[in-house]
Amino acid sequence: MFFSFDGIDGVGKTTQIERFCAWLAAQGHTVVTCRDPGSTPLGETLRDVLLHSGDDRPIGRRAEMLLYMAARAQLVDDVIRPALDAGSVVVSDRYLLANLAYQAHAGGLPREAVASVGAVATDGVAPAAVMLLDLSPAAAERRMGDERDRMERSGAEYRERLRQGFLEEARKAPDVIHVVDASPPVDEVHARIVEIAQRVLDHAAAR
Ligand SMILES: Nc1ncnc2c1ncn2[C@@H]1O[C@H](COP(=O)(O)OP(=O)(O)OP(=O)(O)O)[C@@H](O)[C@H]1O
Ligand SMILES: Cc1cn([C@H]2C[C@H](O)[C@@H](COP(=O)(O)O)O2)c(=O)[nH]c1=O
Repeated sequence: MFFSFDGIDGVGKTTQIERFCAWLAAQGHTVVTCRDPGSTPLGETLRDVLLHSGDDRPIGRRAEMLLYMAARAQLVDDVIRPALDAGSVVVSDRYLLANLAYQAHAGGLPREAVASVGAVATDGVAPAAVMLLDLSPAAAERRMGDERDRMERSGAEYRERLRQGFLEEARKAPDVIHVVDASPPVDEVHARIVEIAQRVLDHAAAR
């Protein structure tokens, strides 16, 4: 079983993933967590390039998209597929949906082209459920710290396109992408995520 969490920056993914993994472990599951980009030596190097490059190392949109994809390809081969093969539950902090929202919907690359590269990068490994945490960009920004990485410095218009892009993708795949209102207190958001996950796990067990 493979779950991923996504949403605009500052929405509360890290907080919810921690709570969710503790819940899964308490249910007796072996849990493997990872972050995209990251969780492999190559992925962490690319993460650093993507998030911390300055003006002296400009990254164009296509290159940006491909670097995220390369990190994900390595993540699938080294972490996600082996964990799924071993029977673990995998929980990823972001996955392919982020590429579609950030680099296509908000960044302006053709959505279908990004999806095609995504098919190569993921080699068909896809989450059974994506928890899309949804919050207004203004509220998410209030939750963000003062230090901003390269992606977090994108402007308000970009962030609004991003949110709308995520929601559009959710409308296209409502069985997989679950929109979770991230504005209530942490416990309430967690309870909603557990409710969705329980349904997904029960459905998988019944097959
Ligand atoms: N439901 C919530 N209500 C109020 N504050 C929250 C809630 N969820 C998380 N926070 C707070 O918002 C801040 C950002 O949360 P968190 O780091 O989990 O977000 P994130 O989406 O992982 O951010 P990023 O993608 O930038 O790493 C933290 O200070 C966290 O305590
Ligand atoms: C996977 C992926 C991520 N991004 C962006 C989203 C965030 O701004 C950063 C990752 O940081 P986080 O703290 O792990 O959320 O990268 C992206 O633009 N495209 C992607 O495919």
